[in-house]
Amino acid sequence: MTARTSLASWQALHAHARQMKQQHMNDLFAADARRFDKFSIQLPSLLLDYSKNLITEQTMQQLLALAQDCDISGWREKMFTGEAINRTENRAVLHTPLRNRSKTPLELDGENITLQVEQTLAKMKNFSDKVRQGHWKGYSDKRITDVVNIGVGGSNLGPQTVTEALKQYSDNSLNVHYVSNVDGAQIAEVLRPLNPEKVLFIVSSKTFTTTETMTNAATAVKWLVSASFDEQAVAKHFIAVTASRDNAKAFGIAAENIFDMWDWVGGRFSLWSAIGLPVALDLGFKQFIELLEGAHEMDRHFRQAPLADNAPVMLALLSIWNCTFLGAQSQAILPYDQSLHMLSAYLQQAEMESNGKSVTWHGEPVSYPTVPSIWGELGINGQHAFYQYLHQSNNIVPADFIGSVESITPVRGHHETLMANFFAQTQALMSGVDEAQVRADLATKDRQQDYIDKVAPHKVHKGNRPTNTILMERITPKTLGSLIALYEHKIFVQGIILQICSFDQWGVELGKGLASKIQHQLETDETAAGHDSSTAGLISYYKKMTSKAG
Ligand SMILES: O=P(O)(O)OC[C@H]1O[C@](O)(CO)[C@@H](O)[C@@H]1O
Repeated sequence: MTARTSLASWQALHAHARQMKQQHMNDLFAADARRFDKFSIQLPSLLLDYSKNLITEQTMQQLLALAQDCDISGWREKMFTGEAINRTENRAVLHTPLRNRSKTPLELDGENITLQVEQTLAKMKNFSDKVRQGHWKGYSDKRITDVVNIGVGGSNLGPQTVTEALKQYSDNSLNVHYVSNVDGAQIAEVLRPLNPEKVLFIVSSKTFTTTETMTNAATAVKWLVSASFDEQAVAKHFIAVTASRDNAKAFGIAAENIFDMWDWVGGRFSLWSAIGLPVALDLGFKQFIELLEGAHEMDRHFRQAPLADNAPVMLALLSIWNCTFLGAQSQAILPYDQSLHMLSAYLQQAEMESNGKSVTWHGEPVSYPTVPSIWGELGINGQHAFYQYLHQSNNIVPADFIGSVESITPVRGHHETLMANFFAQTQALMSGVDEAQVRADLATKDRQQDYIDKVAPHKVHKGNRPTNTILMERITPKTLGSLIALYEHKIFVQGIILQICSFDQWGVELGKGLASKIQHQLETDETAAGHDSSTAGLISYYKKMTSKAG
C-alpha cells in the first residue's frame, strides 16, 4: 500500500500549506462574502461552520483529493459492513449496529449481530423499567433508590458524560453515581450517604479484569455484605456489563444479572451498548433509545453524504490540515453549554486513545504528526483561565466551539450573555487586532504617547487562529447522540488518512504491567529491585514513610 507521504495529494497539500501560512483569514473573509455559505454544513441536529479555518476552496479540494486517494468511502463501507478493520486485534468495529434503529440485518462469523443487539436492548428495557418502577427489590425488600456505576475509561466516561449532559431530562426516579478512581476517597465518598439496602451496583468492564474496577467492585461487595450479613445479597445488588461472562461469574455475579457486550465494540465506543445502562436507568429506556436514534442519524449522514458535504469527514480533514500540514500540536474542545461539561474529557479518550500512535498499519514509524493532544473546559470558565494563551501565545491551538441555540434551563438574560461570548471569541481568535488598530484605539482614549508606546505591543492579537463552530439546536438525548457520533466518525476518518490503527490501545499495557509488579513490592517485604534508580528510590521512600506512619 502506498505510503501517505508519497501520494501526490499529500505532497500538494504540503506545498499549499507553505503558501497558506503567509495568508491571514481576515483577507480571505474580505475577499469572499460567501465564505460562511461555502464552508458550513447544516444537518437536522446541528450546524457546523468551519469557515474560520485557514482554508480556501483550493485547500478543501486538495484535502478532498487526499480523502479520495485514501479511499475513505471504501473504508467507511468496510467498517459499516463488519470487516475486521481493527487489524492488530483482527476484529470488526461495530459500534454502529448498536444504534442502527433501522435494524438492518448484519451477520458476523455466522452470528446475527442485529438479533444480539436487539436482545440486549430488550433486556436493558425490562431491567431498567423494573428498577425505575420499584419492582426490583434489595435484600431487605426495599426498592432501589441509588445506582453506582463502577467502571473506568470507556466503561465510565460515556455514560457519565451523557448522564451529566442530560440531567434536566431525568425524572429523578433514581440517583446515579459513578466510581472510576481506585483512590479509595472516591468510593468512600460516594457510599458514605447511601443505604446498602437500596443501592444497585453496575460493574462495567469489557474485560472484567481491570484492576481499578475490580478493586472498587470488591470494596462495594464488602460494604454490602458487612451491612446485610448475607453473601446472597450480592445477587440482588450487583449486575455486570461485560464481554467476559466467565470473569463476571467468577467474581460472583449471578448469570442472569450479566449484560453482554462483544469484542467488536471498542471500550471508548461502547456507550451505545449495555455500558449505557446507567443512562437508561437515569432517564428511562425511551430516552436512551433517543440517544441511539441521534447517533444513527449521524451514521446515515456519514455513510451517505458526499465527502464534500460530510460533517465528520470535514472535521477530520480540518484536523489533519491544522495539525499535520500547518503544525498545530493540540486542539481545544470548548463547550459553552453547561450540560457538556464532561465532553472534552470524553473526547480526549476517544481521540487520543484511538489515534495517539506513532506507527502505521504496517508497523512502520509514521513520519508526520498524527493527532493533537485534546484538552478543554467549559468555554466561559476557559475564557477567564487559559484563553489568554489561545489568543496571544506563539502556539496555535485550533479549537472547536460547541454551543446551543436554546438553553435546556433558560434563566432570563443568561443565554444571550453566554452566546455573545461564544460568537465573540471565534471572531476575536480569527480577526485579532494589529498594532496600528491598537494605537488608534488608545489614541481615541486620550492616552499619552509614552503609555501607548509601552502598552501597544502587549495588546496586539495576531488572530488567524482556526476554530470550528458547532451550533446545536438544543441539547436533547437525540442531538447529543448525533454530536458524539459526529466525533466518533471524525476519529475514524483521521485514523484512515493517517494510517493509524485506531481501534487498539497497546499503549496502556506497559504501565499496567509495571503497576502490578510494583503493587506486589508495596504490599510485601520484597525490595524495590528491577527498577531504575528514580523509581526504586521513590518506592523505597514510600515504604519507609508508610512503615513509620504505620
Ligand atoms: O472496560 P474495561 O475492560 O474495564 O477497560 C476500561 C478501559 O481501559 C482501557 O482498556 C485502557 O486501559 C480502555 O480502553 C477501556 O475503556
